[in-house]
Amino acid sequence: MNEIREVAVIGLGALGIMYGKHLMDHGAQEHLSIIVDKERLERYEREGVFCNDEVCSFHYVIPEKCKNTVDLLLIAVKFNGLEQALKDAAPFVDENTIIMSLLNGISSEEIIKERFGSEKVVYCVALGMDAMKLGNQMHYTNKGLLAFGTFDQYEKNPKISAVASYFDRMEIPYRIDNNMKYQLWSKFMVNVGVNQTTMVYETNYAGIHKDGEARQTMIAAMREVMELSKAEGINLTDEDLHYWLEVLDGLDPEGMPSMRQDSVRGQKSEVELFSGTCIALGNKHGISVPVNEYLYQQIRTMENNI
Ligand SMILES: NC(=O)C1=CN([C@@H]2O[C@H](COP(=O)(O)OP(=O)(O)OC[C@H]3O[C@@H](n4cnc5c(N)ncnc54)[C@H](OP(=O)(O)O)[C@@H]3O)[C@@H](O)[C@H]2O)C=CC1
Ligand SMILES: CC(C)(CO)C(=O)C(=O)O
Repeated sequence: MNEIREVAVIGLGALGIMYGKHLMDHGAQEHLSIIVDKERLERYEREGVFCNDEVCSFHYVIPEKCKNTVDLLLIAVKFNGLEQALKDAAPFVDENTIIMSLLNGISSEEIIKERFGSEKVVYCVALGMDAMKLGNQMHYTNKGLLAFGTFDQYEKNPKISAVASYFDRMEIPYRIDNNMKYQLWSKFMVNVGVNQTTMVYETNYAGIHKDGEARQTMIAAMREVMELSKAEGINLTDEDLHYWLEVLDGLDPEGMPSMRQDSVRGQKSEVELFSGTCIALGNKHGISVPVNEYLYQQIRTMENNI
């Protein structure tokens, strides 16, 4: 496995800016390309892109002008933008490219595998960051980490060590985890709960810290994921639920999950990734998910005019 040198990011939002700026500050320079379409290119150059009030000098590349493929592609778009992003990123992918999806949920990797081949995908979960983007300004205080690895602890995958060695060089916080199916589901459980509930109850973390309808709805939605996980052989338990409640209780009350940020910005949310997936899995396994059905309906209604 060759050393990773050429890297591209598609999706210059909260996570894309955070990792893009980090890589630039750690010497990636001309080896980092930000994939954009023409409209975004013009907008980003006109308005600038800022990370914690510092201007970012990214090297933008449009798909039509792609000259080289990359060793590592980081996908950091929202779920609604995934299909187009995969089309735009295609010229940058060759048979050796490693692809990591920073998207929440349990669906993006399967979609990417179908598009580019399963051997290219390294499973990844973005954990613990508090990145928030408004307009062209992104702020964060906690960088969190990327957990990545395989589904199977016995699988030997040289791509994992190539990514780890690149992240070491670039000082990107990470953890290798070879039970990634569990990691993806565990994070899915918290997102289904907190992302959807803060959106529907139009609140920040303060709204789910106090006991009341919003917090109870969040927990009930997470419990439905726990039931689905059993049918899928993952077996999330009360311990996982309480782990996440503790994490959530420690978050800045003024902060908000990415889905609530979408709603504040008047953008379509990732509802299909969360309750949309729960409803589909509920149908598949004959498990009822009334709280997720309620959240799905509420969110769809809120998004009617977008
Ligand atoms: N924010 C967070 O703290 C966390 C987010 N996540 C997950 O990570 C994923 C990304 O989230 P986040 O960074 O918040 O998302 P954002 O909405 O902040 O950013 C997504 C960016 O993708 C850009 N984009 C969309 N389509 C394309 C395309 N075809 N080409 C180039 N750029 C494109 C958009 O550009 P433009 O703005 O110009 O339209 C937007 O800036 C989501 O799945 C989220 O759930 C996971 C953990 C934490
Ligand atoms: C866990 C949480 C809520 C914050 O990082 C997240 O993943 C998000 O905002 O989408």
